[in-house]
Amino acid sequence: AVDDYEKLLKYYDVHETIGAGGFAKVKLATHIFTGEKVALKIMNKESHGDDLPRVKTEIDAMKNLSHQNVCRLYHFVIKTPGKIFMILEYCPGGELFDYIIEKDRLTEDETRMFFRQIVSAVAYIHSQDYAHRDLKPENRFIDGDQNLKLIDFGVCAKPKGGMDYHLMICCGNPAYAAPELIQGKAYIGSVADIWSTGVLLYALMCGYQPFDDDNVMLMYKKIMRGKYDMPQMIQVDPKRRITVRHLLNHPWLMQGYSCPVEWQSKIFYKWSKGSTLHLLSKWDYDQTTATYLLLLSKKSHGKPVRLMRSSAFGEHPLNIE
Ligand SMILES: Cn1cc(Br)cc1C(=O)Nc1[nH]nc2c1CN(C(=O)N[C@H](CN1CCCC1)c1ccccc1)C21CC1
Repeated sequence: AVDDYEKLLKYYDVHETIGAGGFAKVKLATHIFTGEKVALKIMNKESHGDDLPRVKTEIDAMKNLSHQNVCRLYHFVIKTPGKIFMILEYCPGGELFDYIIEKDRLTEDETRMFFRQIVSAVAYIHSQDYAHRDLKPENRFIDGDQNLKLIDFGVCAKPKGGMDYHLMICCGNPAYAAPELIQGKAYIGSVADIWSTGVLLYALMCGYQPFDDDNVMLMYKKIMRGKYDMPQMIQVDPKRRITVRHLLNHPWLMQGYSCPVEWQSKIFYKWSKGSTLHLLSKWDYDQTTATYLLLLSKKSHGKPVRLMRSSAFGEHPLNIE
C-alpha cells in the first residue's frame, strides 16, 4: 500500500482531510503538474469488504458520466492491496446541506437556480441510463462558481434492461426514499429518483425535511400517507409521478428563465459528444487522463493552460502550445 501511496505522491501534494465517512475519507490535494486543487477519496479495502462492488459501481458510473453538475472523476488507483484511491473534482463551496443550514432558508430565486442544476444532473444521468438512488442534500457540493455537483454514485444502478427495468434493492436514506422503495416493491430507479428530488426541493424551500421522525416507522407512515399539497413530484403512486422530462419545462422552473432546463452535457460540446463520451469510458483514468481533464478544466475556467514544472526552486510554468 505504501509504494502506491508513494507513487500517488509523485503527482499530488496531499493536504488536510476535508471529509470522513464510513470506510473512506476525503483529503484536499493539489495536482502538481497543473496546480489544480483536487479531492483525494481514500477507501480502505479491508473495512470495505463486501462493499467492494459498491466502489466498482461508483468508478464505472463516474467514468461514463461527464456533466457540468456531476462531480468529475480524474484518476483512480485500485491496485494497492489495502486501499482504493480516487481523484475527484474539488468543490470549494462545501456541502449544499451546510449552505442551507447556514442561510436557514434559501430565497425562491436561489432555490430555483440550484434546483434547475439538480434537475439538469438528474435528467443527464437518466439519459445515460443511470439511476442515482441516493439523492439527498449531503450528496450535492458547491463548486467555485456556485454550481452544484452530484457525488457518491456508490448505490447507483444502470439496469441491463434499460431504465424501465424494475429494481429490487432498497437503498439510500429513508427520509428521501420513495414509497414504492420502502414498501420493498419492485421499482423503477429513475422514478424513485424523482421522489427524492421532490423531497430535496421541499427541504430547499422550507429548510426542513417533509417526512422526518426519529421513529423510522412513523416516518414511513408519513411518507405513505401522501397528504400534502406538494405537486407531482412526491406523488405516492409512481405511475402518476411527474417524469424528469416534464420537469425540464415545468412553469415553476421556467419562472424568470426564458428557456427550459438545459440538461445536455456542456463539457465536450465543441466535439461530437458521442465519440468523446464513448472515448472517455475507454480511458484508463491514470495520470494522463487526470492531467488532460485538469488542463481542460483550467481552460474552461479561462485559466492559462500551463503545466507546472516543479523544480527545487519552486514552480515554473511550462508554456505548452
Ligand atoms: C466538506 N467541504 C468543505 C469544503 Br469548503 C469543501 C468540502 C468538500 O468536501 N469538498 C469536496 N470536493 N470534492 C469532494 C468533496 C467531498 N467529496 C465526497 O465524496 N464527500 C463524501 C460525502 N458523502 C456524503 C454522504 C456521506 C459522505 C464522502 C464520502 C466518503 C468519505 C467522506 C466524504 C468529494 C469527492 C467528491
